Amino acid sequence: MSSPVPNPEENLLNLQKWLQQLTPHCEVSPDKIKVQETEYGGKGIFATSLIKPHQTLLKIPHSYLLNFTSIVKHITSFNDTIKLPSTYGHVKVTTTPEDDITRSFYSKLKLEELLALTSFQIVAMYLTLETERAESSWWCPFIRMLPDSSDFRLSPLVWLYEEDSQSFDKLPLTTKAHAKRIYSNFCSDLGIITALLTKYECISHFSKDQFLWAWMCVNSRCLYMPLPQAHTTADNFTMAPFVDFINHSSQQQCVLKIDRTGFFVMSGTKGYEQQEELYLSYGAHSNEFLLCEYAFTLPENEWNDLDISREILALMEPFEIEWLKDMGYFGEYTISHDASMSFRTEVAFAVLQERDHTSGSLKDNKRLASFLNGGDLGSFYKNGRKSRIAGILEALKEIFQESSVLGSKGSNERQMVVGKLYKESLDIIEGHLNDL
Ligand SMILES: C[S@@+](CC[C@H](N)C(=O)[O-])C[C@H]1O[C@@H](n2cnc3c(N)ncnc32)[C@H](O)[C@@H]1O
Repeated sequence: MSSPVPNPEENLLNLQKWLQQLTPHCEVSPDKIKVQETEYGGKGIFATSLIKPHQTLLKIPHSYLLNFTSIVKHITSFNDTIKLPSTYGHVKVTTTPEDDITRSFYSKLKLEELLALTSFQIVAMYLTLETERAESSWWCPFIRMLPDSSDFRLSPLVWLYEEDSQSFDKLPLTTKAHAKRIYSNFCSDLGIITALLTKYECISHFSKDQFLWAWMCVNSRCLYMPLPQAHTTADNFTMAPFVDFINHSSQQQCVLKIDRTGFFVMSGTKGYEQQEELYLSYGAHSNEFLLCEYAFTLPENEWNDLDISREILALMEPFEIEWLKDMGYFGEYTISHDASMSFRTEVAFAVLQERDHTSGSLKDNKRLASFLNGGDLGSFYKNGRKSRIAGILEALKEIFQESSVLGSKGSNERQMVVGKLYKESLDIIEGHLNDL
């Protein structure tokens, strides 16, 4: 996988200069924030002085946001026959004079073809092609600050792509299932973009490795933003220069705001001390999720959970599964970090407990119906499920203990992260067993 050229300091200065090119320009407060290398690797944004709560720290106008709208505007600017509606008026386009095969591709694309793509497909395709154009691309200063492909080395999607089955096969089953889902989305996007480029004879300039890099950049740096071109809610996102330097924490966070003029970052309710790192919450995500989607894990994560759907469903009779499906409680049975379990999991155990009182049907079971409706049966079902949950957790503990040695001394980086996932699951299991 190739990726943008190094020289970090120069690239950062170029980005800052570029952000001032258009009017209205970006507003980055150097007296409040700066980009700096973090202790745990990669860049982050830090406070240069004391920051009070509710202060505007960054403003990025729409023309600097890379998303469905701005890309359609840029690509169609090479095709004189396309007239865009006024919904694109807030995005300014500056074109560079160089002629190349990519520009010729852009000039042939029909508006319907662009609008039929998903946000993910159009942004990953555009980023791939513009990276290839290097300095000919107006977006070059932004692209040069994107992460190197090696920053995604811990992503299980990359392990699949590289056919590193040695690492991939050792992952917990639920992590493998998550990574395979994302990989299948990636392959489907790759297929659609390859077909489009082949149709217009631009495929010689397209690298699959570069598309993977672009796809991972989009996946790990996109920010929610409603867009008029969206077919589904998944299309509502943008990439935002500078904002995308903010790392994740579920603790104290910045606040994002979007209006007609652009994308804003503000300090939250607490403000920041000088030299403190600013964070955003990417969501209430477990380490398994963060690894699959963002290629990193947190040292401590209160959102870690353990999915025991497979183990619970293996104990179910077909009529019980049918009932769970009918009631909307089929699957996603998790137990969490703080020794609690989700209500879905409680319902699944309650179904198993009712087995002795049913004759092949749960339709007329009043106690279960009352439990679903909020009836006070928590302690009744809690006592009744103890031996079943202990059986499941003891069996998992044995399997996980064997796999957690992967994270021991002398393991490579990928094995270390696999071992960490197993250790965290073991902690959850121990917490629950102690609580029984
Ligand atoms: C939106 S970017 C944040 C900026 C990024 N650190 C950089 O150098 O450009 C998201 C990526 O940053 C890294 N990251 C974010 N939060 C992190 C954290 N709390 N610990 C370690 N890495 C983190 C992950 O590689 C993730 O894919």
